Amino acid sequence: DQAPIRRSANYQPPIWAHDYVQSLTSDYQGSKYTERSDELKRHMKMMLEEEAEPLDQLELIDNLQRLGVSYQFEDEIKSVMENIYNNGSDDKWHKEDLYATALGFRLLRQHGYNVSQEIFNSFRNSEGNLKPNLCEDTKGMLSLYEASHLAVGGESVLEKAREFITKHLKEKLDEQKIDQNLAIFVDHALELPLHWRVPRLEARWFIEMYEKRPEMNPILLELAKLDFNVVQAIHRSDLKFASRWWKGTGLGEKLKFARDRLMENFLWTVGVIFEPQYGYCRRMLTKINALVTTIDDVYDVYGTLDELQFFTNAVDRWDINAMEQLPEYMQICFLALYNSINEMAYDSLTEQGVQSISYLRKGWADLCKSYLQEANWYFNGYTPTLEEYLENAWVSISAPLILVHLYFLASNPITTEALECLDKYHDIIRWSSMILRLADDLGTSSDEMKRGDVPKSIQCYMNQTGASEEDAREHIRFLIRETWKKLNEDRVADSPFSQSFIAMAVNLGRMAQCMYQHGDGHASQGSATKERILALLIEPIP
Ligand SMILES: CC1(C)[C@@H]2CC[C@@]1(C)[C@@H](OP(=O)([O-])OP(=O)([O-])[O-])C2
Ligand SMILES: [Mg+2]
Ligand SMILES: [Mg+2]
Ligand SMILES: [Mg+2]
Repeated sequence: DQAPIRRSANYQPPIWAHDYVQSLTSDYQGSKYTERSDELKRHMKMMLEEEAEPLDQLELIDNLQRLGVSYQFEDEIKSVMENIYNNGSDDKWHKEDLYATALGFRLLRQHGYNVSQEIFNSFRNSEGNLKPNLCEDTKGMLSLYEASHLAVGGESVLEKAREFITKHLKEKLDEQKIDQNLAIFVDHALELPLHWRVPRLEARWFIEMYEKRPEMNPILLELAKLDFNVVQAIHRSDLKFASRWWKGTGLGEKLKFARDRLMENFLWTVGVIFEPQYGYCRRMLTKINALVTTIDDVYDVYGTLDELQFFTNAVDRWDINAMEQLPEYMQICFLALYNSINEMAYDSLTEQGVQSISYLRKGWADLCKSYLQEANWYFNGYTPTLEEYLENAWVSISAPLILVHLYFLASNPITTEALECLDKYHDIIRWSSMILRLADDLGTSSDEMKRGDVPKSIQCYMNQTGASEEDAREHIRFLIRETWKKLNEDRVADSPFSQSFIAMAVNLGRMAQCMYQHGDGHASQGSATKERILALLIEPIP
């Protein structure tokens, strides 16, 4: 029988060579850095405690967060926010100043306090719109724009404000009616609102902005730079470990049709969890990303439908004997997966006394079944409705699998209640996955349609409604905004998951919107991702 016709995505070889990665320096390690950092932290803790004026406290907390060092002051920040929430009603910070009110609203919501959108009523006229005099208050408008992205479903005051301010600030920016320093922040916010940004990337950008501010605090600036560089050195050692593992598997050489993107697979993990103590988590998550990327290409690019059926069956059975019926390229893939996941399950069992393999293998089986569903649609030339597609695609984007792994990699203690919520894919997982899927389709579907792949959300919507591609894309961006409202609600609702796990789920969605902001940031090795890798992983802040 003739050789099957196989697609090709024509992925280019990696621009970050293994030897280059291994040559990266690991300075910024050692006691002299940690001693200086501890001294600066002590000073900042005193400042936080001495600060009495609520607005100054809020601005200091916002700066600590944007500079990427708030993780060092969690307890202090928590108690300040608690005081502000409890005394909020009689403090003037939210009476007459839109900037202060919106800052307080954003930080309180971010920290899980359900402050009402009603506190903006004093800034609205009888028709419910923003008072005209506020249109000159660019700083206040920007603050309300950022705050509006903490909205949950049905908060029309915030939704109307977001729409109005987006249009208004775009006009003022185009007419160059905004003072230069503020214009940079307006442009930054309109590109991606702060709530949607990856904390580590925001820190790299904001440190440079903060340095130029006349009122900047030199102690805080030095701490932010030093901490960024010390943590970056830790990320580099995680990267080197992951690169040695990837080279050891030989998957990049043996499966030429698939993406060989170890550096990008590592970059995802820094967006998801940058804190220094989560090195093991980043190393394991990079393995998972690399395996998912490879297996995704087995289904999307190379495998025939029969082969994919056999591979799905083998993963579902999680049985080494199932390999016999696989072609050699799939045997390599299956055994790399089987060995890596079983090793992680071994770590959980010996380190935490937890039996994770049944959850992990179910996650992989669910993922491969969702891949097979898409392959069936593709090979049968079927275009699903948008709903039908998304019901399967929030799983096939691999985020639920990633989050199941993250739960075991980064949660202590593991609770049976949480495990049940993992099994049923709690809404937090669903909304984070949906954002990743929608952002991915916006960034990758053009290339995917060119080489041949299942119709994605954009194509399904166009087929279902007759909409143009641009209107379909706008609809997908609308769905991302709506999904964030659900995520905002569920991230603060009661859940069996820890705050750090929820933060990782939210950061996974943020990392997707960043990765696909300018097209396919994962595979195409374009300038956006290259600059981010240099800024986050290679070049220390001077
Ligand atoms: C890590 C990932 C988000 C996951 C595996 C590689 C990705 C970058 C993406 O790749 P893609 O081919 O775009 O996924 P899909 O469209 O085939 O689901 C899906
Ligand atoms: Mg794919
Ligand atoms: Mg796929
Ligand atoms: Mg895609």
